[in-house]
Amino acid sequence: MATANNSDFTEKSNNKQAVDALIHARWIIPVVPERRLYENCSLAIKGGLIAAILPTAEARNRFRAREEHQLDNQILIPGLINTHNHAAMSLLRGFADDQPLMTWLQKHIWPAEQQWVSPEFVADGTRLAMAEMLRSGTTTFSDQYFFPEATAAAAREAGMRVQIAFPIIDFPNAWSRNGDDAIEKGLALRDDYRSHSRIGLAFAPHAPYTVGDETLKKIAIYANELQMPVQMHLHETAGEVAKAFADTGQRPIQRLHSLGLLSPQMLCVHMTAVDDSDIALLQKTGAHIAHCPRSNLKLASGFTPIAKLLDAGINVAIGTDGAASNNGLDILLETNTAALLAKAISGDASALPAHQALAMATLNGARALGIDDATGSIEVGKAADLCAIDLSELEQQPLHDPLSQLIYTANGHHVRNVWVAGKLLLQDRRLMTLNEEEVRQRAGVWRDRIAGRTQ
Ligand SMILES: CSC[C@H]1O[C@@H](n2cnc3c(O)ncnc32)[C@H](O)[C@@H]1O
Ligand SMILES: [Zn+2]
Repeated sequence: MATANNSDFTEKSNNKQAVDALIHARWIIPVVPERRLYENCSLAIKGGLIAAILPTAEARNRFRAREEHQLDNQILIPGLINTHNHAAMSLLRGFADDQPLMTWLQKHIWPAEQQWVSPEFVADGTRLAMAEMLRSGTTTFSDQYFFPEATAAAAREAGMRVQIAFPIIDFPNAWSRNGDDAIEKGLALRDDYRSHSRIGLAFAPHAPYTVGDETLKKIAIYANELQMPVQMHLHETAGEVAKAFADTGQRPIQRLHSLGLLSPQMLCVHMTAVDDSDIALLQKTGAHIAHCPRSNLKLASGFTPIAKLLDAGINVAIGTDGAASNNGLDILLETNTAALLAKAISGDASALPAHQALAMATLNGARALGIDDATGSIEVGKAADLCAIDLSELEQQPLHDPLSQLIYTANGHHVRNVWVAGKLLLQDRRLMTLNEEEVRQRAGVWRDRIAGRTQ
């Protein structure tokens, strides 16, 4: 990227309007309005927000900027949104592969978490995850993990936008004694970040099989009173649904509805085992879905019927789940997988076309997290959360359609520049707020500790 720092910025040489930055891009996909592709256009950024979108020649005439960025052969899109992650679990990437969900959790992951998870683990793991996310174009992530105060502090330092979905489990764990204790700690953390523009808080009751009715009812009341989002692993496997039905006579989503939890504030994570009654409930209540196709595929959890859900008007967004089950955090790759899977499952090649897939990774994600007034599309007045992707690689030629190349040939390795709230966090693939060497070194320290080589 050619970048200029304009030294004559302070001079009132002409009547040009002062902005903080101008970004000139070969292509821009704003996501809203539908299917629009701008060529040779520019964004003017001021105070972290998008101040104008206009043809480059006009932008150069109208504005003077402290910095100018020239994105040749790059496509500028809204920053990608990962609606479901356990960032610190990046330190457990490759720790337990090739297992089904419950064996993976009960025999491998939960015992390891009991032994190793601490604020230090979460800080180091979250930095590793953020380095990977920024290098693959993610600007916002929702995170559900122990010691959420460590996650929030790491994200604040790195400059990312984050929804801290603080974990609520009814039994003692590394972070909380029980559900009430977790709610109390989570709400105190919300107070700490009340005025922070990039950090929001959400309730994260872990799953129907780890949280009881009394705790869920309390969460529903608080969420409604405080207008806070809620997210929960739900219908991740057919086995989960069958067991719940045998135990309670209700499908888990019906149980959540009867406890008052389903609303447009609710994000249902996974939803692979879905029948028509579940779809009707989602439709009626406006609850959202976080689709995590690569984690579902790797754990052999099942298939979310995306085309059917989208046809029913349900908002479906993209998540990676943690890198211990995925095993990466690349939202472009996840979106490509979602698009291919939607076609395969529905038997319809026109299902989830490229533009709809991109919307799932951006605007739908912002809606699912309740932050679409601030981010998720390139619109005047929204935050300058942006991702620029190189489309000049040999495997991307010839370039008939930039949108097609983006969804069907690009992945995170092609991401070159990333801004959050107007701040450049990745420049020509170099991390600006995280120390790559240090992140790598800390990952090695944890590998040695977990392998039993050091304490
Ligand atoms: C309470 S912190 C989050 C908790 O969730 C566990 N986890 C990670 N991936 C999954 C998944 O796909 N389904 C259910 N639970 C999952 C993680 O290990 C933590 O214990
Ligand atoms: Zn998860």
